[in-house]
Formats: sequence, C-alpha cells, structure tokens
Amino acid sequence: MDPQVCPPPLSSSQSVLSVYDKSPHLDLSSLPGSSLDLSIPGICEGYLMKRRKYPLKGWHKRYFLLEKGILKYSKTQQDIQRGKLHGSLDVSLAVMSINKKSKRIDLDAGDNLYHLKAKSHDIFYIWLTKLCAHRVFRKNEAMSVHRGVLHALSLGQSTLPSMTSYAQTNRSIVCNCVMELVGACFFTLLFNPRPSLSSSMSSLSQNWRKWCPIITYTTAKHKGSFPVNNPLNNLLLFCDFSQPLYATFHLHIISNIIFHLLFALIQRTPSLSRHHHRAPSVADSMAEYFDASEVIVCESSSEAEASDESGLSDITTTSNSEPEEGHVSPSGRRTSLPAPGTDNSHIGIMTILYNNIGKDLSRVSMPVALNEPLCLLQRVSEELEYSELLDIANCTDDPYERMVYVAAFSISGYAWASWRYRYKPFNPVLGETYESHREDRGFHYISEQVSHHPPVSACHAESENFTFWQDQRWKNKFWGKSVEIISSGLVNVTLPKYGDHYEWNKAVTCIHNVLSQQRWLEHYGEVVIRNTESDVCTCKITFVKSRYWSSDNTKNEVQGVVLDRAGEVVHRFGGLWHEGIFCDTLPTPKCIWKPNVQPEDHFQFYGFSRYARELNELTPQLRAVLPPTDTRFRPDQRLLEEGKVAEADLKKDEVEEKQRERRKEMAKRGEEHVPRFFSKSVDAAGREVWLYNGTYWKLRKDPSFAATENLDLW
Ligand SMILES: CC(C)CCC[C@@H](C)[C@H]1CC[C@H]2[C@@H]3CC=C4C[C@@H](O)CC[C@]4(C)[C@H]3CC[C@]12C
Repeated sequence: MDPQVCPPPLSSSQSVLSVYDKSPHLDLSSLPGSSLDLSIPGICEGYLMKRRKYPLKGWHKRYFLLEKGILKYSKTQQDIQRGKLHGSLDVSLAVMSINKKSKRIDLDAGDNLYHLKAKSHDIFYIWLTKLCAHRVFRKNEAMSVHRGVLHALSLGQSTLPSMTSYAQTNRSIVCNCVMELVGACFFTLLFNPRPSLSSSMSSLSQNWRKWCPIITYTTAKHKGSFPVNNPLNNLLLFCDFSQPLYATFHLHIISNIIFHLLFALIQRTPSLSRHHHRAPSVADSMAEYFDASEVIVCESSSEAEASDESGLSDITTTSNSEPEEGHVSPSGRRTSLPAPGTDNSHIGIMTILYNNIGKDLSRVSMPVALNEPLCLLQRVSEELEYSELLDIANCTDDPYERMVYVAAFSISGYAWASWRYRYKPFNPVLGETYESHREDRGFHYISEQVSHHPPVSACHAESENFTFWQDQRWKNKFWGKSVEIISSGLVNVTLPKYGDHYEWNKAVTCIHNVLSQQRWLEHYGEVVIRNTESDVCTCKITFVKSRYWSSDNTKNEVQGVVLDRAGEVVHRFGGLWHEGIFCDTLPTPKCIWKPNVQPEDHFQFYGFSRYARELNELTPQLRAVLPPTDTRFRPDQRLLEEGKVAEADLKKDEVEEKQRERRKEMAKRGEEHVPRFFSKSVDAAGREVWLYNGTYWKLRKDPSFAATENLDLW
C-alpha cells in the first residue's frame, strides 16, 4: 500500500487522504522570540520493508505511521490502530541516511536502528519528504520548549512548577537540547580556546540572580538522596558555588546544564543517576542524548549485513616492549619519546567544567592530558612524511602518471588518522614557528601561526624536486555524536622540472563518537587536483564515507581517477588511506604508496609514527640555531613530552595567559600582529592566501636569529 500522506500536500500530484490537525501542539506562541513554525506536519502511513533485527537476515513488510515526529510500526494497519506496536522512534533524534538508488532510508537513534526500504521511488520520496518535515517540526518544538524554559526561569522562583511541567512533558527534547549545547560549548573551548564573550549573553545574567534560589532550594530538598560522588551532586556544587562565572561566559549553556540537573533531580532521570557508583564521568550518559541533525546521503549501495559500528580503537594493540629511551635510528634521530603518553580516557566535559569551578570560563584551558606533545604546525609538517612521492613525480615525464604520484602524495597525508584519535595537538600561539630541516629527505619546511582569530597556520617547504605550501584554517561542525573538521585553504605543490603547479582541497576529517571511548576518525569527501599551468589532466579523488552496517574492510576506502582534457579516464587508482594505494592502469600495475609500518609500541606513545617522534626532538645543534619562537622551545609541550603532566598543565596556563596579555597590550597600543615569515596575499582566483616571504632561512644564518627581534612567547 502506498503511504497515505496528509496535508499539507507534498506536491500537487500526491493524494490527500486524511485530516490535517491544525491545532498547535504547544501554546508557546506568546513567548518572546518564538517565531518558529510549530504547525504539525501531516501524518504519513503505509507499508515499508524493514530489515530484520541483527543477527536475523532478510526484510519483512511492516505498517508504519509517522505522526508528530514519532515513527511507529506494527505488522498491520489494524495492529497500529489497536495500539499493538512493535516499536517507535523519535525521528528527530535519529541520524538519517538515505540511498536513493536502492530506495533505502536508515534511521539510527543509537539503541534503535531502522533500516527501511520503499517499494518504488515515488514512495521513497514521499517518506523522505515527510520524515524531513517531521524532524524539522520536532526540532522547532524543542527549540520553543527551550525558550519557554528560559522564559519561565526568568520569571523567578514562583515558576518552579511550570518549569517542572515543561521538563516532565518534554523530557527527551530538553535533555537533547541541553546536551547539544554543552557539547558545543566543550568544542568551542577545545578547538578555539579563547572565544569572545557575546554581548547578547550578558542580558541573561539578570535571570541568574533569580535562578540561584531555585537551585539552592532544589539542592536542599534532595540533599542526601544521591551519593557524594554522584556527578549530579558535583555539578550542583558547581552551580551553587560558581556564581561569578554566570556573568561571564556562555550563560545559556551553563543555564542549560543547571536546568538539566534540576530536571534530573525532579525526575530522577535514570540515565544520569544510574552512574552514581562511578567516578564523575558524565560523558557516557551524555553521549546517549546526543542527536545529529544531518541527513547522510549515500550514493553507493551496500547491502552488507548489519554489523555494529566498531571503533578503530579495537585495532590498536598494546605492546609490552619497554620504551627505549634515547634509542637512535640510523638517521641519527630518536625512535622513542622520553615518556609514554598518559591515559586520558577518564577526562570528560563535566570533569573539565567541574575542575574549573569559580573560574571565568573564558579562561578555562583544556587539561594538557588531552594533548599530544606536538603542535598543529608540526602536525601539518607530517603531511611531508611521504615527500618521496613528489620526488618521483618530478622525474616522471608522463603527465598522467605524474598526476597519479601527486594524488598518492595527497592521500598519504591522511594516513595518521587510524592511530591518532586520542589526543589533540597544542594550539600554536600567535607568532609561534616551527622548522623542519630534513637533509635526509632533501627539503626544508617552515611554518608560522599567522592569525589567532580565526586560527591560521601557514607553511612552506622547499626541495630540489618540489615546493609545497598551504595555509590551513579550519572550522569544526559539531553534530552531537561527531565533529567534522572542515579545512579551507588549498594545498599547493609545484614541480620545477615540468613547471607544474598543482592545487587541491582537503577532505573532511570526522571525529566519530567524540565524547565516548569508541572514538574513531574518518576522512570523506571529494578532493580535486588541478594543474593551474596546464589542463592536460585533472584528478578526482573520493574519500568514501563508511556506513555503520558495512563490514570493516570497506572502511577508509579511497578511489581516484585521472582524467584527460576531454574528461576521459586515463588512470584509475584506489585503496585504503591507512594501507596503501594501487594503480592498475599503469603499464605495469603497481602499488604506488604504502604507509610505513607503525612502531610496535605506538599505542603507548600517542599513536606516533617514527616520523612523528622525530618532530619535537631538540638536539644541541638545533638548540643553537633555532629562533626562540620555535615550538621545540615551548615549555608546556616539552614538559608533557617528558611525562610531567601536572607541571605541563600549570605551564600551559602560563603560556596562554601570556598570550592574552600580549594581545591586550597590542590592542591597547592599537597595533596589529604582523607575521614574520608569511604575508597575506590574494591568489589568481581571488582567495586570501598566506605566502612565505623568503626570509626565514636567510635570517637563520645568524644562529638563534640573534640579529633580529624575536617575540617572547613563553
Ligand atoms: C577529544 C579530543 C582529545 C579528540 C582528538 C581530536 C583530534 C583527533 C583532532 C583535534 C584537532 C584536529 C586537527 C585540526 C586541524 C587539522 C588541519 C586539517 O587541514 C587536517 C585535519 C587536522 C590535522 C585535524 C585532525 C584531527 C585533530 C587532530
């Protein structure tokens, strides 16, 4: 049976079969700022194929009913009418993936997973449109409840009952919106450590005065009903004793945390209170609430059997081998770090907030235990680990084959992601520099943090065989369960022998399950490599997005083609970005690139490859020539490398404070920071780019850059 769609009609060609419920679900229209469309989308119902629950195979026909954002199903229409439900799901809390070709819609709400298939394309589109409309409706509803809550709170103590009723009737919505905001706050702090205070928030501070008695009242009422180590209680203390914080930063977020707590107390939310025998790690229970609002469109079809989404963390192995301190490779570089990394798996958002009770949140720095002893400038230099691919490209006469090597180089820069999902690099301070002089590989690299807001790292490397440069600015998009890192700024490579200038964009890097222990990384999207000096060929690379039910061996897939002027495929290549790239259209089919073997003890050492371990080494020779702004001199990072986490934490605060002071001073003098080795310019397409000014290696001839003025960064 076709789905029965109720008005408003999707299009004139669709039949209208039942009555449209016009009354708004909630009367929130009188609330301040509520211009949200709260009209209820029409009901949609009919038969769909539903995949049987894992481990059973096959599909069966079920009757579905979508009403006010809730999708219910039964065996037959009669069963639904009689209330004999097989299951139901709030569509706004699910990640929706679709596959147009196979007419499939998948709804993943964590514990609830529906794989659905429509009989025809028409039915597929009807359901898709209706599902989208119902998701929007639920989200708008959530938003207005959220505003309603704030409004109720702003009226003061007397509104406790009305607040409670909001909370009780809209539990999951409220939890969701609170958690999303807390998560967003966490990521603002994590990736962009100095967000500026939005002035609009200060108006909310008035409401806080009124709030406090409510919180105190509720705390008092429920004192003793939770064990001391209950995260809720900790947070209540946090709320009670950190009033100065209210007036300063992200008020709406803190207000939400507190509302959530109040709500949990009133409701005794089981998902929060059941953790009370554990250390205060609320992150797990929070992660349950997170909702992603994206719809993932998968063009390729995979009918593979459902399998649990298993994190790459399963792959990692712990080795028993002792760290060999001071061990040196044939290249004369160290092969190990002075100290293994510390376990940071216990650190959750709430712990961080809790540890900062009483502090101005805009000054909260993330615990150094989340960091690896490398900074982003060094991280970007890791993209040159396989620079030999560019050396080969620069002596490959055939332009198509040359392109294959350039493509393999661009892919090789993503290989680290299967090992490096537990720590984040240090954010470089403005003016920080990093050089990597690799005589063994024939290139020298220099990078500088050229802007703080937005953070931009610029770099430039030169060798006989190539020049490589890029400026990376990136945004993070928080989806609830995952964070996408979207880099803008093109990567550039020139090959002197052929006069080629290649440029390409970066794939999206996604941190899945970001708040839980099952964190894993993935790259996806399309990368296009163009030669700006010649249109003989272009290259398209697809980083394939994995799907949770596909088997593990399709993870990390990458496919590429080299196209000629007419758009015909000349070469095809593919493989896995963590395992290697194969090209079978070359005169002799071959493996173009394979990553180096990971050291056995990599898990203990932040997942670092051998190359990564070399980056922060400070030899006496280097010490004598580097400018004082070089990352290798950054004291907090050095302390962390040595395993002195507590000292590193204190030092990190100092370095960050110093940066703030410096900025304030400059602002007072009306000055703007001018990067030393890069200058802003505009490329042929009108994009703003940062280009190397050519002075670094000349100035370096005066050891320690003694003849010039250096910033005092730490
Ligand atoms: C919760 C925390 C500890 C999880 C770990 C986050 C890690 C995986 C994140 C933090 C910062 C991220 C990096 C930020 C910026 C860039 C530059 C971009 O051009 C490529 C991706 C890259 C290099 C990101 C890779 C992933 C990254 C290293």
